[in-house]
Amino acid sequence: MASIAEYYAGKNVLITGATGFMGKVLVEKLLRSCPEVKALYLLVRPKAGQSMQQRVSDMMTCKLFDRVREDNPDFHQKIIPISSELMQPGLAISPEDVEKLTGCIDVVFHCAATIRFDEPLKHALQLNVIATQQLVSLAKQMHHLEAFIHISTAYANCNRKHIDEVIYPPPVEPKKLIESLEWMDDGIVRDITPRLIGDRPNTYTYTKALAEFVVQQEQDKLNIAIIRPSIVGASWQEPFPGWIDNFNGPSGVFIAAGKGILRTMRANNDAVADLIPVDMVINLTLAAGWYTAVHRPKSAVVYNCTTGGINPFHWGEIEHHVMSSFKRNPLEQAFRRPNANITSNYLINQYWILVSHKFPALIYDLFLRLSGQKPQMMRIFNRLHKAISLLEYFSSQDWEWNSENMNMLMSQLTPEDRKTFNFDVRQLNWPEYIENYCIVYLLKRLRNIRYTFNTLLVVFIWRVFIARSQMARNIWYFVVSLCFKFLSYFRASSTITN
Ligand SMILES: CCCCC/C=C\C/C=C\CCCCCCCC(=O)SCCNC(=O)CCNC(=O)[C@H](O)C(C)(C)COP(=O)(O)OP(=O)(O)OC[C@H]1O[C@@H](n2cnc3c(N)ncnc32)[C@H](O)[C@@H]1OP(=O)(O)O
Ligand SMILES: NC(=O)C1=CN([C@@H]2O[C@H](COP(=O)(O)OP(=O)(O)OC[C@H]3O[C@@H](n4cnc5c(N)ncnc54)[C@H](OP(=O)(O)O)[C@@H]3O)[C@@H](O)[C@H]2O)C=CC1
Repeated sequence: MASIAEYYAGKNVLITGATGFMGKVLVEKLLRSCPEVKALYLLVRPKAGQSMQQRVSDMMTCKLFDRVREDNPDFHQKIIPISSELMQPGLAISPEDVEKLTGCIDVVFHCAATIRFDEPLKHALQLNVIATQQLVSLAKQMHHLEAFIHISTAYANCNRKHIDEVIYPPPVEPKKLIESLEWMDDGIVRDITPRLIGDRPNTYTYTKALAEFVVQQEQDKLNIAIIRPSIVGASWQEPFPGWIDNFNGPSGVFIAAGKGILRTMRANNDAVADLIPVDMVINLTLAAGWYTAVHRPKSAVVYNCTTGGINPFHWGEIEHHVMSSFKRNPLEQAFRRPNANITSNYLINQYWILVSHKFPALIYDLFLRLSGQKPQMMRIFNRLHKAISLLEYFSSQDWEWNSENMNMLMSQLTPEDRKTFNFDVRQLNWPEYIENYCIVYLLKRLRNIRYTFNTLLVVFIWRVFIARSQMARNIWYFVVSLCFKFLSYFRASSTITN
């Protein structure tokens, strides 16, 4: 049987959400570990005044792609951006592109979604459900399609305590919901959203559950796998430890705690923090693509991609390791000394919010006002409280996921593939992982931004100064010639001693 890299050799792969956090890691890993892949077709939309080509070119210059660039400087030739706005009918793909895609695609990875917890229902439905439906329709027209891999979330069924690797009946028939929301204005939809989502915490988990059902309905016609990662965090090992590019989920919380802004949060010390590194999720996703295409299971296979059942780590331990990392390696320009604590008690949390968040913010803003500056701390805290109130649902309880399919998939890999596409979560050393998460990336990125900015500022000021002042020019030439003389002397003396 072909290894994973052998399988992807010569294949054309379609990816949605390639500009997102997980999509980028997927593109990078495919290019690096399956170098014979024929082409990656990325469905991308223009955004923020940038064309889709520009966005993809920018993405490929980022540090994440350093290792691929080293191995194959021409890797960009394998990347084919296709203009697509997933919120539009037909995904806004041109007829020529549809023809191209239906004629050549072998594997589809559907990563695109809105992951915001506060997304209005209509928007979340349009992107997470209707766009998925449209992509499935496109996939059904593909002549050589071997596997359709849909990225869902382990929390799609977070209204259950025990979650098996099955697709549960949807909270509502997606078609009926789509039809009814069509005629309702946004105000009415907003009013009925809490009733519709019922015991789920947000429109994100609700629409992701509906999307799974939509995908499952096509399981007779397509070879489908559904990947359900839990809380996706920074990379564990690849392409280097600690890579992350956003403040979603716990990352924003970690940085706010490191900056001394966040001092309290409602979370259960003893609840499992089901974090999973992004590189492990992507390794499993690529392995699932291979398995689906090679074995063609009769019905959709669901992979709960979680850590809690195999290598559990708890929110209390996360708090301990995050704080100890930041105490040993403090972030620059912190608001206060980092000292965050989690508690499951609502009243205690409210007390600390008042004493440790609101009161210092008030004092700081008063100081800013008195010194003629714009107050900002209260605004920052209000945003933080909004973000945290949306996350607390996930940090205050735990779930039990069955992950037999993840183990089954691992057992199907060759020893070599098990190393190259490692998703064995037993190997995770949590303290080491958290250290890299907090320090290696977050700290380095902040420092790099500051150093780059400061260096550019100094160079800029100096250039302006030199251009305008004869004295500055004289000083500059004097310093340069002194350095030159020193270097010549140093070289001469080292030649003599050798
Ligand atoms: C030290 C003690 C640590 C103990 C740890 C305890 C608990 C951990 C906490 C959380 C774990 C739960 C995570 C559950 C994840 C479930 C897994 C999933 O299935 S999927 C994906 C998860 N999706 C998300 O995480 C999206 C969540 N974000 C949002 O919905 C929105 O960003 C928002 C929070 C509603 C804010 O929206 P708003 O329009 O107000 O603004 P922006 O999005 O533009 O962001 C504004 C500002 O806030 C920063 N931000 C964003 N997210 C967070 C966050 N999680 N924590 C803190 N700050 C956050 C964002 O970067 C912006 O900052 P800036 O203005 O400086 O750019
Ligand atoms: N991050 C996490 O913790 C977890 C994520 N997941 C799932 O993983 C998948 C990827 O998540 P993640 O990478 O974190 O999400 P991101 O928000 O980082 O990326 C979302 C991607 O979807 C694209 N997209 C959004 N709207 C549109 C649109 N209208 N048209 C075209 N493309 C669009 C974005 O493109 P653009 O750059 O143009 O906005 C981006 O590439 C999602 O399905 C999510 O549900 C599951 C569990 C946890």
